[in-house]
Amino acid sequence: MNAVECRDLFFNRGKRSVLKGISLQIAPGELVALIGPNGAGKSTLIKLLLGLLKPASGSVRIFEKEAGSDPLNVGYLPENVSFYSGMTFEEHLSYFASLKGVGRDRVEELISVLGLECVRKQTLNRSSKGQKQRLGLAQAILSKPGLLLLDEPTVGLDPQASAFMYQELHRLKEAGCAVLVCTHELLLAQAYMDRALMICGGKKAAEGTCREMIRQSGLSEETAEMSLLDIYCRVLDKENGKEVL
Ligand SMILES: Nc1ncnc2c1ncn2[C@@H]1O[C@H](COP(=O)(O)OP(=O)(O)OP(=O)(O)O)[C@@H](O)[C@H]1O
Repeated sequence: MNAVECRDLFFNRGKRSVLKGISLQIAPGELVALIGPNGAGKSTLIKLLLGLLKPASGSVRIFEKEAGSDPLNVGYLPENVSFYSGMTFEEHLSYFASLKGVGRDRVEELISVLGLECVRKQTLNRSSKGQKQRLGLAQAILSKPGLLLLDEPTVGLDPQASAFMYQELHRLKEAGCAVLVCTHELLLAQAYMDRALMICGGKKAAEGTCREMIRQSGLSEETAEMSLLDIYCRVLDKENGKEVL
């Protein structure tokens, strides 16, 4: 059973077509990067997977159920997470655990695994961006979801904190969690994710491993060792009608 099964998704904002026929499958334990230029429709796709937006046409199934019908099985870390700044890390995580019906053991496990022990009694208004992102990730995976959706989770993080975030995704992969990360950090996406879906103007521009994306996009065979960043730039040029070698 796939964690995500989207078929031919269309979504409009007023008269503007934002997603134009996106299909995507993600199996349990797969790490997929969602990439594309600003305004391509990445966050919109994530909101459709969460069931927060409904498609104009096409279908979105999460573990074979309608999107949004099983929220505890889908973790979400939004682009701009809001925290109760007067709470400590421990209070914050415990509060969300109680909302989700998650026990004390899991709170302690996440404090330990995500390296939050040293800040557990610290209030959030005295913490760094990296510490808060760890807390955001902890909140997103409190209920041990089968699918995790992250919207630009490493913006503003230093390289070590970013790498930590992606290493955590590998731990989740080993536990069978499917992960979709919307990101502009193509070096990290190439280093840590299994494959990428690139969307451009609401349409799929390329998908797969670097090699698969090169083949699908009709880029030259000589470019077989290109980085994800190179591929991204070439695919964008092609989409914009520029000549591509
Ligand atoms: N609440 C909204 N109301 C109207 N239009 C919106 C809204 N949110 C997004 N859009 C439009 O939908 C399109 C897709 O936006 P979306 O946020 O999905 O892009 P994105 O790929 O996530 O971009 P970015 O990389 O900048 O975060 C854009 O043209 C954007 O202007």
